[in-house]
Amino acid sequence: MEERSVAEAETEAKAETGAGAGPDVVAGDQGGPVAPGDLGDPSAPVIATRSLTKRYRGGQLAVDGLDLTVPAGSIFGFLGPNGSGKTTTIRMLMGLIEPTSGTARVLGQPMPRSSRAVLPHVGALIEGPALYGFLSGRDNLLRYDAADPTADPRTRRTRVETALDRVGLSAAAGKKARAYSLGMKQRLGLAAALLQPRKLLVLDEPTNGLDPQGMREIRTLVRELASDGTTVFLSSHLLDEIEQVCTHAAVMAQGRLITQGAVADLAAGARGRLVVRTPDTADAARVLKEQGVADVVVEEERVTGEPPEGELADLNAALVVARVRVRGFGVERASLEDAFVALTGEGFDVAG
Ligand SMILES: Nc1ncnc2c1ncn2[C@@H]1O[C@H](COP(=O)(O)OP(=O)(O)OP(=O)(O)O)[C@@H](O)[C@H]1O
Repeated sequence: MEERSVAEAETEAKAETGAGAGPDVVAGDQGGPVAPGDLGDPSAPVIATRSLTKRYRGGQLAVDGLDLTVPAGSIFGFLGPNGSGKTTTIRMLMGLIEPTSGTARVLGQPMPRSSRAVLPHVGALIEGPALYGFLSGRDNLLRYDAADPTADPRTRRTRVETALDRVGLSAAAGKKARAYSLGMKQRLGLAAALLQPRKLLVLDEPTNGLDPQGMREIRTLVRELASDGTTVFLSSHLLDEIEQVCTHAAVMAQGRLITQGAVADLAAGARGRLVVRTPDTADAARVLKEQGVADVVVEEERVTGEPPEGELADLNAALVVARVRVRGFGVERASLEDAFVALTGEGFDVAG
């Protein structure tokens, strides 16, 4: 992580978490004041966009007619290959850039118009945390908290220690941030986002660049953060990660929404794979093809294909009649990856 100037980091930090975003009460939709603790119905979607569209000046259509609904209390995975429009969407949701057309509501309020009322309730970690490498982890948080005019200085130390504890950095809090691993820097960024109670956490590729251990730690942390009811919206280009941690997901490709919903439903929408475990793979593949099974693939000691419409037992009987030694036979649950392939006709094969 490069070190940035104090002024630069402060500007970014404010943009990232809403710290220092000014008074909490602003004119709402109907022109009346909106109290910060009462941003809409608690069961209403935390994020809702309608036909949200961004065309950059160069003409690039980065987000195209997006209708996104993020339920309260969900861990929502915003999934898509690099360049599919995830960061652009997040920047519009956070009021950092204006949409070309369409609307975005966060915590029931229109963005970017209500940024000042909404952002204090949103903790965000976008494109890596802005940290001062020459300060310790603890001092980074103290400074960060001090930049928030709504934060009571008398309770600052307690807030910082609680945040450090929540992300598991208490023991390393005295070390300079420049000596932190990437995973520790991400956790410190999360701690900064957690100094105040938040209704929504927005994390842009929180595990990007981390090793498997670091990724596991962040995933565990995300689950913990969500367990008290905080909605977590996280972007990722890793299907696997979304399946492991998210309750809901939206899939983007080339600026467009392909699908969204509960992860279990998305995967259930795709048909599973027929799997035959056998040492006689060539014979098994031949029999499956004869029986009309499509997309037969031979792997080591197993043959897979599309599940047939008809009776599975008949297929098993045909294998037995052909003297194929069957060790295992069944339909494996579809994954989100299967769903993605079924929806787009392409593999989810992305760079990075
Ligand atoms: N400031 C900009 N000006 C012009 N085009 C841009 C700008 N920012 C992004 N784009 C383009 O918009 C498209 C969507 O980019 P975006 O960064 O939102 O995608 P992403 O899904 O977040 O990908 P990544 O994970 O690589 O950041 C890409 O084609 C990108 O090149």
